[in-house]
Amino acid sequence: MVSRGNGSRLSRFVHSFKYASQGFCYLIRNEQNFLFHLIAGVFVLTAAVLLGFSTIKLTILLTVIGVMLSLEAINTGIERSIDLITEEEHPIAKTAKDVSAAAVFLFAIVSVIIGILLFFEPITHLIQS
Ligand SMILES: Nc1ncnc2c1ncn2[C@@H]1O[C@H](COP(=O)(O)OP(=O)(O)OP(=O)(O)O)[C@@H](O)[C@H]1O
Repeated sequence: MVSRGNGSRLSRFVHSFKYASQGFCYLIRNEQNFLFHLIAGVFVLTAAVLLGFSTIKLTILLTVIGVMLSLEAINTGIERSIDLITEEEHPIAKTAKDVSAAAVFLFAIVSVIIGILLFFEPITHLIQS
């Protein structure tokens, strides 16, 4: 069992930061989808900076990337929790995993639409110039 550190507020804050970092490392090492979205996010953000996006457009982009990665992380947490509860095939386990995956899928579609809206004009402008 891992010690959860029940000292001062500062020590609890440091511990929660440490556990969150461990979760982040787990996602990078074990979840291909998370790694893909992280790399895609860095790529898209770099492209946006190079295209001279305004602060408001960069803020929208950062929010979309942050929410996408957070949803991936929550989805993995739900999947692992269900695996802990049952290793058997169960219709409710299936529904829980499918619905959790649907949340990621829905936001992925929204992200692509927002991406098109943000990048369409600067890219057509770049092609025409
Ligand atoms: N215990 C279960 N009972 C019934 N169906 C399940 C169960 N576990 C998984 N499934 C079905 O298999 C699908 C894939 O589940 P799985 O746990 O392999 O997730 P995944 O999407 O492959 O993600 P990861 O690769 O991160 O594990 C689920 O969406 C669900 O439909």
